[in-house]
Amino acid sequence: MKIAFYSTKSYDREYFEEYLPKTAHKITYFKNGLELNTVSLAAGFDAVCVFVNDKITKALIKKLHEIGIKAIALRCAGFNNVDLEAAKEFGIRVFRVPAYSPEAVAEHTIALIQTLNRKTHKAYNRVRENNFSIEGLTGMNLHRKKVGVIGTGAIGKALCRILLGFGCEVIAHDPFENPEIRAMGIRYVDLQELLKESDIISLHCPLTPESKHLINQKTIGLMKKGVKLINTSRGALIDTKAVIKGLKNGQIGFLGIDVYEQEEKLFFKDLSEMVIHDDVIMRLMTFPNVLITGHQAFLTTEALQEISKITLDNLSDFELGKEVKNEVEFQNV
Ligand SMILES: NC(=O)c1ccc[n+]([C@@H]2O[C@H](COP(=O)([O-])OP(=O)(O)OC[C@H]3O[C@@H](n4cnc5c(N)ncnc54)[C@H](O)[C@@H]3O)[C@@H](O)[C@H]2O)c1
Repeated sequence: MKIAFYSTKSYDREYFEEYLPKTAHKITYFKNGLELNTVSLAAGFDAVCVFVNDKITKALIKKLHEIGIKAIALRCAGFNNVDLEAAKEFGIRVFRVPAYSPEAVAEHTIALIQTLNRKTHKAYNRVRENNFSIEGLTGMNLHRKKVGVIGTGAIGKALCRILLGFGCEVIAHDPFENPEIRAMGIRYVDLQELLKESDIISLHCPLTPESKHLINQKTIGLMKKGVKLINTSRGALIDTKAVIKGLKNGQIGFLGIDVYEQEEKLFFKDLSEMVIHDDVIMRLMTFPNVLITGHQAFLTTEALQEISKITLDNLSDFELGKEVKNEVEFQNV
């Protein structure tokens, strides 16, 4: 298939080029994201390949259909950025990479928790300035802390395994309970109980109309004073303004995020010479107990190898008329 590859970064190209010779596909890489003013680049191609912040709206899907695009290959797990109803209407198939490396995201979650907890980011800067004082760097043991995991799919499960290794007591919430999680000795509880009991809460559910702003002023109010909050899932699971209030009044002890509701205007770009107009993220960045990474939880060698393989295999199966097991369909949502 001829694939128009949007939002290309050097690491995408490196790993897709590695797997490409094992397929019959041809890729043309574009740095641009897929939007109405770049969609014409895909004329003459069979499929587009896009990432998390390419917003695939109905208007865009109509244009893709008009220029003959048959498939949208998401090189990510989440698919909240695609209007699946419109894709169905215009007969464009949508594929994704459901679980390329759950460990990559779970391990980054631990990196966020432990950086904020043990303040290694501050220690790094201090020591570089010959400041060997450890005042103000006190953390807590993870051992015996209660961690609430919201969403126990592939990533949530990988995180549960790691947390048990630290000696944490893990509780979980998911509308679909997984017997494997229970077999690990983890208790499923309702959302309220998880919010009330957890010392640390980590989000691993997809963004859907139901889960949007799952963390809001009301749910933050139910949490323990000083709760530690981590989101490596999707930005809009959190009402950021409510979280800022919680950080200001000490209800939230620390916040680690790899995703942000308005991230598509910021993330994956070098804006170091620009004035940032998003006052919400700028406020977040002023807190000493907030750590933001720019949607890099997936970024490991192993994950990138899997992403390129599964994305291209999805398109191979589609081209050969086989069932594509990683298809996302409107009625399944
Ligand atoms: N930061 C990153 O780099 C990165 C990378 C990959 C995935 N993600 C995000 O992580 C999310 C989880 O990925 P996954 O592979 O574990 O997905 P998954 O589909 O394997 O698991 C998601 C789980 O969430 C549960 N769920 C759905 N709605 C829920 C709700 N309202 N409350 C609690 N649980 C709910 C589902 O039942 C399922 O068990 C993805 O949706 C994606 O948004 C982020």
